Amino acid sequence: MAEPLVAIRNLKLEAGTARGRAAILRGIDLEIGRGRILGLVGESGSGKSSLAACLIGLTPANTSAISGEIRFDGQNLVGLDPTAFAHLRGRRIAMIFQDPMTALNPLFTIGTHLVDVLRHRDPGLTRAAALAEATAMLVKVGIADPQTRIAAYPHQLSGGMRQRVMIAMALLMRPDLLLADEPTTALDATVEAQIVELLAALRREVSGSIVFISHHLGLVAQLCDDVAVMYGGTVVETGPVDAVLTDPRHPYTRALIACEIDEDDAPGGRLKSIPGEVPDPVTPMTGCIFAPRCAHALEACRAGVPELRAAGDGRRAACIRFEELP
Ligand SMILES: Nc1ncnc2c1ncn2[C@@H]1O[C@H](COP(=O)(O)OP(=O)(O)OP(=O)(O)O)[C@@H](O)[C@H]1O
Repeated sequence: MAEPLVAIRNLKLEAGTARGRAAILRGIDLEIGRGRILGLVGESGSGKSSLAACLIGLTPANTSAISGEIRFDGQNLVGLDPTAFAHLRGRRIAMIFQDPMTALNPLFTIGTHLVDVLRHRDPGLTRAAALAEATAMLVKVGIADPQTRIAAYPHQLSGGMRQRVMIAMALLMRPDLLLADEPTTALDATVEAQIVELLAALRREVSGSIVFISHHLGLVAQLCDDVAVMYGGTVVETGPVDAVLTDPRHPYTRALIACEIDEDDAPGGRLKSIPGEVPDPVTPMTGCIFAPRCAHALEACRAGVPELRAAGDGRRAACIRFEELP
């Protein structure tokens, strides 16, 4: 297999909190293939955004202890000095956030945002050439009347349109790695579907890899090639999206899929949730982190932390019992 764009090995991230040291990422092992879209799924608090923060070098100030390895095209990002990371950011690694307003400056027009990105990428570009490229990109992301929109300020656009602008900015950067952290969560269902369709249609515009973070397994199935299921700061199952979502091996993946099927059956109804609590990052992990909520857990599951093991069809699952499960 070709060398992955990103290879993450035993990545750990800790934070100092009032209740003691919190283990936010507890030893992540994961690969992001070149030109592939990886979906990151898991309940709230499983560590998806923290993993993205490590990939783009924007971990919060209290999360000092980071260890392990993130090989990005051969270069280890763990311990990389902030100037070198800033150079990668916006050139080779870009991010689309959940709320575009946090990333757009209310004082600048859409045109200024897009031209800034282009000049960052290509300092020799004239303003006229940059504006022409920016306008063409607005058309590609489905913004009607781009000449007017380019002169507009962020608050003059709808939420869906602002997210399209964010996607345009990310595409203009031509990053090798694009991180999209729940880019559709703040939008209503119709606009969400349109944005996911847009991302799927724009695949060929992105030669690099994409990490798509979502709570919604249906969207991941629609858009992604691969998926990594996160739980309590670990990856419990990963592999090609079809294999993992149609025949999951890890009991947590199965529980997550069962919840989503229930949600689809009862729109607007009460959501089924997995019984038990999400693990507390301050509590040390002994054994499998899902064992306290797992219907299949045995004493052996609590004795040691299970590693990700090959589970057929390109999947890997961190469960000592997956072969025995029905
Ligand atoms: N800077 C921090 N200090 C202390 N705890 C943190 C910090 N950042 C994250 N956490 C904790 O780490 C865990 C993982 O958080 P993270 O935001 O990465 O999860 P997530 O899967 O992205 O959740 P969501 O889907 O809600 O965005 C949570 O328990 C969170 O409270």
